[in-house]
Amino acid sequence: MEKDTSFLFSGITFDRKKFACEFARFQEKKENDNQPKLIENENPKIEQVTSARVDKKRKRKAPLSDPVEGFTLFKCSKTKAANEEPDHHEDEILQGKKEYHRQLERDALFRKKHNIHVSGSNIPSPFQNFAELQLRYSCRSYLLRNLAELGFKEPTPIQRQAIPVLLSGRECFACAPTGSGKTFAFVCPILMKLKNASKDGVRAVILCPTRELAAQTARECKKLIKGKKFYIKLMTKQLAKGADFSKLPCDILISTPFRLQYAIQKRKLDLSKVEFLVLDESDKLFELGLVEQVDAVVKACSNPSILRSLFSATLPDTVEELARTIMHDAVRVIIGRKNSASESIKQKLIFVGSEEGKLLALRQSFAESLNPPVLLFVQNKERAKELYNELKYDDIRADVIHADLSQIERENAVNNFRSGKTWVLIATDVIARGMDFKGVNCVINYDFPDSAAAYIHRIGRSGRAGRSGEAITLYTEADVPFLRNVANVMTASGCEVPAWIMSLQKKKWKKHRPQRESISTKPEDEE
Ligand SMILES: Nc1ncnc2c1ncn2[C@@H]1O[C@H](COP(=O)(O)OP(=O)(O)OP(=O)(O)O)[C@@H](O)[C@H]1O
Repeated sequence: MEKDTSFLFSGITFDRKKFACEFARFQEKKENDNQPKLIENENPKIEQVTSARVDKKRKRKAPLSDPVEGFTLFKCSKTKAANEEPDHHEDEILQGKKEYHRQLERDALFRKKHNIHVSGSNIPSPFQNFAELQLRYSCRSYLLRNLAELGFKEPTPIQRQAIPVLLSGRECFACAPTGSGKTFAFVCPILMKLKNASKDGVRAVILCPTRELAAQTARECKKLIKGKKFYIKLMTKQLAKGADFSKLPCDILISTPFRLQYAIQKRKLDLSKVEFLVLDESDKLFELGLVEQVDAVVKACSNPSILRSLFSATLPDTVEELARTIMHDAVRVIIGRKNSASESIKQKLIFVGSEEGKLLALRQSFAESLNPPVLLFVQNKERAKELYNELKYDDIRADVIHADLSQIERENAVNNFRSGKTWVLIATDVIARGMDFKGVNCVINYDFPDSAAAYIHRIGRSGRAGRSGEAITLYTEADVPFLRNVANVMTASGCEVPAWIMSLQKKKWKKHRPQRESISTKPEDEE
């Protein structure tokens, strides 16, 4: 993609003139502020203006008067009364300075405890529990009630940090392990900021790389708004082809880039009022083939005060660099080690010699212990069909999902697997990212994944939300040169790997997609 022709690469500037009145209002508020100190500013525009202003101030001379989110002493402190003693004022400054540093220390300790790594300026304090969301940010009771109903007792580390970042009007790029609650980390601030339903056009867009993930995200959003009116729409084929968006109330629109780009072009969907844009599985969205469509969406979301955020379990440096060019004063939040697998998954490598050996090993493993639900990943849709034909007559309730199936067939495959009707689901990478199947006990990489990122996402379908899981990766002679890349991910998440594998040369990994023999146990003349 050409740097200078793409909107994604263009710099974003803040329109100070446009928000001058909000800024003035904020200054007034600051002086008359009698609010409890923990309650945060609700308006992202105001927050942005103040942080821009504060940056300037800091350069001049007064570092300690910077408002630090989570610590609002200076933000709320009154201006000095004319008859006040100068000594008293100096005492106040000293006290404030001490408290400021104490708060920074508390934040640092808390982040260390939860493995939260941040970079950026004026980073908001992480929050400790959901009650604090109400205290600090006036979170509405419907949301807290729904969280309790969903069984969310404690925020996860990514939620503790990313939610305050977004609520304070800062852009964010976040990398946290699979199954660690990233969806709620971006949906919660959107719901809190939107406050109420509106018929004034689309206000938030969530982009997901696959239809299945978009549908799942829409379903999760709906669970979170139970008891509260909001218009949440999933961009379906019908909607993209036939809807009159000017008459369709929509607060949050969830879509794949392809369908959204189509609707923008053909249905003249207006995204100029969008206040929040989330790129979920952002590294996938930045891959060739999708990035052009994402670019069109980013361009259509032309509101200058839009907040963009990027979330994924894998965040390559190239994507980070690209993200920096489109984001404004973003905060970077990394949980644990960047690009690592969830530590609750027991990972194993099994050598099967050749392609023939895979089916034998699989059948043997199922005969010894089949602990459903099991997800089986293969390299492409042809192999998915072949493996399904092999396993469908075995007594293991297998099903298959790949891109050649109709939308309804894909939905049925997912639903049957979710409900337990299917025990073993054979899949291509189409469901490797983001899909949240509760309690997948084992992921089997029947075919070796084509990248370390694909490995992390595939095995991340198990071991979610703190549960334990298992991942088995079968490999043949053809995969040996690529073993080290997966082995590195395994050791980084605490799994043991034989020393000979760790001594292999690290391959500069493009996509490892070898030509594989077809999957069949039938003699050739029978086929
Ligand atoms: N605070 C919480 N407490 C308990 N469960 C939670 C919490 N937050 C999210 N969950 C649950 O954890 C599961 C995984 O969450 P989610 O799908 O958002 O993970 P993710 O980080 O987006 O994973 P992936 O990288 O695979 O997309 C979901 O079932 C979700 O309901």
